[in-house]
Amino acid sequence: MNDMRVVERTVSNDSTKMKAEAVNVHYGTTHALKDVSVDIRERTVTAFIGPSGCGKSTFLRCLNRMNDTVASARVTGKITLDGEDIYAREVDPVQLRAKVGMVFQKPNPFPKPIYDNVAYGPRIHGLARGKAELDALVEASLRRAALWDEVKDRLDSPGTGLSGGQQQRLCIARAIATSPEVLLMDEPCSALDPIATAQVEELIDELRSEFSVVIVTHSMQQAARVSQKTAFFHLGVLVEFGDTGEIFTNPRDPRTESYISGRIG
Ligand SMILES: Nc1ncnc2c1ncn2[C@@H]1O[C@H](COP(=O)(O)OP(=O)(O)OP(=O)(O)O)[C@@H](O)[C@H]1O
Repeated sequence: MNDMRVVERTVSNDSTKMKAEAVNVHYGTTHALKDVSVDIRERTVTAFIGPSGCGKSTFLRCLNRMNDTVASARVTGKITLDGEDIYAREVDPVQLRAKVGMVFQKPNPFPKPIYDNVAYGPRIHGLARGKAELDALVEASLRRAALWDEVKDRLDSPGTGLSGGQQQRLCIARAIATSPEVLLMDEPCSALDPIATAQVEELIDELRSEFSVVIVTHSMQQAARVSQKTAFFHLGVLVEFGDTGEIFTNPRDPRTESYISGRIG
């Protein structure tokens, strides 16, 4: 039984979910991201690490076209999701973001009841027929975000009244309620205390059985704990990409070695 699971996991991890080829981003005259090519695999946690300003968040935002909302940003190159070009003219960015969800650094629940925070996406995308189906979807999403037991008796209370860690798990529930295929997380624990961080990290590991997760983190310990693949960025360049264990124990590039040993950053 266990052997079969291992085989199944290996196969799924080998398939590419998103592929970026020669991606460049300019903000006005600033060349923030230079020729980045990388494969994001199915059911794998990929960590983006690197010193401040190296382009991690910029690249993360390319993966669900969040940079479309930045007037000065110009993105070139190609990014595909299951082989489909996400920048193709016919792709609706709102639909794309339902498939490639995002969780931000600072928990940002809507100033609405907990229930409505989670029901928001399914409502706008018409994912539930009727109240009973929506109730079930809200419950399932809160359960998957490991928050249901803490909020089930106060679904009508505002999401903004929860603790920071609970708010972040609510934002994760909101993101997974539209059944995304990829979940992007931009330093999701940086505003959380160690206990809440541990809960979110545990959750990330569970989400990996269903989604590809891409996480930007400043914490190398966190990257080592939660990810299977790591990409190291420096000055807008993807310096090294590989198995997390290899990157941390046997980096090929001296810049990666300097960063993980604390000499740059
Ligand atoms: N909206 C923007 N307008 C102009 N320049 C920007 C914008 N966003 C990012 N940049 C610039 O692009 C470069 C990459 O920034 P980005 O935020 O992607 O780096 P990062 O690695 O995520 O940094 P941090 O770890 O500090 O969040 C930086 O030089 C930054 O100043």
